[in-house]
Formats: sequence, C-alpha cells, structure tokens
Amino acid sequence: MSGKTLYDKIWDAHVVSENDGEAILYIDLHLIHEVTTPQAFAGLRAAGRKVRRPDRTLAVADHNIPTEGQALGVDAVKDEEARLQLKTLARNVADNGIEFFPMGDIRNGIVHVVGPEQGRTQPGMTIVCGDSHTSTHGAFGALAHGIGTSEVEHVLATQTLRQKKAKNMLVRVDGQLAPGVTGKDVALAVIGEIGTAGGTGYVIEFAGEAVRGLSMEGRMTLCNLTIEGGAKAGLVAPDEKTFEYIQGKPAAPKGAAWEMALSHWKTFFTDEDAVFDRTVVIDGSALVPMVTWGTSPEDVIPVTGTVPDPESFATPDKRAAAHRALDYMGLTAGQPIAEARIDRVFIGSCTNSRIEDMRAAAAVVQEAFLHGRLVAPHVKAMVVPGSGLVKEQAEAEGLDAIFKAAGFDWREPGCSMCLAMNPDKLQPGERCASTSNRNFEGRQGRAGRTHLVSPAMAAAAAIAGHLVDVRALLSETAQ
Ligand SMILES: CC(C)[C@H](C(=O)O)[C@@H](O)C(=O)O
Ligand code: SF4
Repeated sequence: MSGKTLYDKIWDAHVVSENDGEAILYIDLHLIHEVTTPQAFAGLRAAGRKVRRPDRTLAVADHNIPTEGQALGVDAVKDEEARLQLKTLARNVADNGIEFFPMGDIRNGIVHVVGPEQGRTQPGMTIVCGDSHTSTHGAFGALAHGIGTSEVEHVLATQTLRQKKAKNMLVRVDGQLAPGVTGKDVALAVIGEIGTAGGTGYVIEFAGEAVRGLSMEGRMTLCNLTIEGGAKAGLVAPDEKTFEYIQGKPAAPKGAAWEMALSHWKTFFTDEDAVFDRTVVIDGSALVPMVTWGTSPEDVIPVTGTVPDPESFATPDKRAAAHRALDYMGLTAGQPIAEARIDRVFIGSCTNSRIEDMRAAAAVVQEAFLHGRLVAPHVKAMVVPGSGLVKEQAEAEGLDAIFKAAGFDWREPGCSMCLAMNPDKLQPGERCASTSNRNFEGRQGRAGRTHLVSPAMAAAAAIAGHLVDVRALLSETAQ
C-alpha cells in the first residue's frame, strides 16, 4: 500500500465515523464573523441548543466595519444592517461564552489574520469558518476551508462537519523566486495555470523549493488564493518556520505542552511514496510579478505583458467572457498592461495585510520617497493593516510614517475595500491596484475595476500612477 499525503493524514486523524464515502469530521477550530453567523445562532436558539465547544470557537468583527473611528464603537456604524449584524454577534458570543475581539479591540482584525496571529491556527488541525478564504490557514499544515451558514450551525451545535473526501493534487513550485516576485505572484501564476475550476474536487498541497522559501506570510497568501483556483483547501507541510511563527503566540502551547505539540506536528507531512491524483509543476525561478487584466482571478498576465486578444481564446465561451471583461475593465487588446492608469490603490485584505506585506509595500514607498517621489497626485491610496496588532507592530517600526509621508491613507483594520460591504468602496469606473483576492465585477464597488497585484506592486503603482513593474520603478529611482 502506498503512503499517505498530508491531507490523508489530517483527514484520518479527524474521522469520527464514515459511511458510504461520507464522513463526520471532528473540527478543532471554528472561526466566526458577523456576516455568516446570525442565522446559524438563530437556528441554534430555536432548537434550544448551546454552542458545543465555545473554547474551540473564536469570533471577530471584520467584514462590515468602517476602517476609521472604530473607538467610537458599534453605535457609530452608519449602515443599519451592519450595525445589527455586529450587535447580534456580540449578543450571540456573550450568550455562549465564546471569545470575541470586538471592533476597536487591538486583537480584532480580519478573521484569517487573527487566527494565526493568536496562535489558534496550528498544524494538523481541522479549521472551518463561514468564509471562503479559510483556506489561508492551510499554510500551517491545517485542513482549513469555508463552510455555509447551515454548516456553521452544525459545527456550533456538534463541533463536527459532514464531509466527502477530496482528491489529492500536488502543486510543486521549483527553484528560487527572483527578487520582486512574491507569494502573491506565485498564487496568481498557479491560478493562471490551472484556471479557476482547475482545483475543483481537490485539496492542493503546495511543495517545492520556492514554497519552502516563502515566509509564513507568503504561504498564507498562497493558500488564501487556493479557493480562487477552485480547490477545497490548500496545504503547506509544517516546518521550522511554521513552528517558529507559532511559538510564543498567545494560544500556543507552552512548556512541556509545547514539546508534545511539536512532536505531534512533525508527523504531518506527505510520505515519500504517497500518490497524488494530479501533479502540476511550475518553474518558480521563471516567474515575474503578475497582474490581473480581467474580471476573474485566472485572467492573469506578467506585468511585462500585454492585454490578451479575446479572439485568441480557445472556446466561444472564453472569447465572449474576455470581450466582456475588456469592456468592463476599459482595456484594449494588445495594450501593455503597465500603461493602465489607476485611480486608487488598496493595500490590505486577508491575502496581503500582514506585517510582512506592510514591510514590503513600505520598502518600495521609502525607496521612492528617498528619490523625491510621492503617491501620484491623481491617485488615492490606502493601507489597511489586517489586525490591530499588525497596525501596532507597523507603527512601532515606523511604517505608518513612511506611508503617510508619501501620501497614503493609514487606516484601522478590517476587510475594507476588499469587498464593497463597508464604507470603503471604489466609485464607478475607478481603476484600482489591489492586493486582495477577487477582481469580480462590482467586487470593490459598483462598476469598479480591480487589478490584483502584490503589496510591492500596489505600492509601486501608487507612486507611478499606473500599473508598473515594481522592479522597473525601483531601478528607475535608483538612477
Ligand atoms: C462575506 C463572506 C461570506 C465572503 C466569503 O465567504 O468569502 C467574503 O469574505 C468574501 O471574501 O467574499
Ligand atoms: S478580506 Fe476580503 S477575502 Fe478576506 S475575508 Fe474579508 S472580504 Fe473575504
């Protein structure tokens, strides 16, 4: 018999019962936020039940909160529905004894930033949340994925989830990434390669020298975008970087428990003789910074490239979609993408709002600033740290001062302009270089135009006033 993959091992360790290819999985960590939980708690209440494991549940307020004036509290939130959702969450967690970081608490932030930051996310765990980008936590070698609201209710009530096992896919990224190429670029390149449906039915394990070379932040970015490739979840096997990241975090095991946890975590890797159902190999050393040109994350090209001709696509459906995307995006086939003039820059979201992302963007801004360059006069640029703790750390390092001096808006944590569910939105027709993960029509505001890029690329675009190869901007300022 062949060996097991990392996914097989986590799965096997959590099966409570299995019947006809369907299993009941034990859930180690349930993350919750204000948008996808009100009905679940209402259902629980109607059934006269309480949350089964409040100690394995953690709540944040992130999607619909404003990114300024958070100290004023929920009553200051202008949108009525948002205010109601936030108050409902506060009541539900209080009724059930669940740990909650409310808006304004320094530990609050985007759910997928907070879990790892608190040390709640650990290798070998099963982690769910009523949120598609739960795949982020797979960076720690945890089986993590989004669930629907009825499943949220099921997990609240039972701490288990009904699941069918997915197939195993290996995405191996070989070689070393060139300077200026980041986890975000790898993630976009993978989606460009497999397409948004390429991962359907699979759990993807990322391996190879380039993946091992990524920091935990980079791995989180990579796993975050796995869902945009259609996969159930993304995984990176834990290693010394993983353990180092977790050590000392508030919820990390301490003392003898740390040693026990370590030896348990070290069992979570794919056996040499394990067999994957599909393997994709990418040459990491050949990658360049990526940017999306259309309205799907698979519409991706190197920043050095040109907008594709819709007629070059293979099927009538793809051709029609590309025509529509170019029309929506206000772009012309054959145009160098780096010529597209932008109106807005958004550095934030659960994809790219961690301290390393802040540092990468600030480094570009500082370099340009030293050569007398600021945010281009026609661009409105904002930086939104992923949590209060990221914000605090960035401020301790003086990153906020760099951003502000160059003309960026420095905001309070939340999902912000990643999705148009709070006051941070694009105006119709505005073009934005964004570090988030979705470029769908209307995603950042009605008729808004989104180009997905890395933090360094977003910072460079803010300075240049158009999409630009960050490497070109930096070599230009160095002269
Ligand atoms: C609001 C929430 C359900 C949604 C998700 O599941 O992903 C959001 O986080 C998003 O990114 O679109
Ligand atoms: S930052 Fe964006 S992608 Fe992430 S959870 Fe919030 S809305 Fe979803």
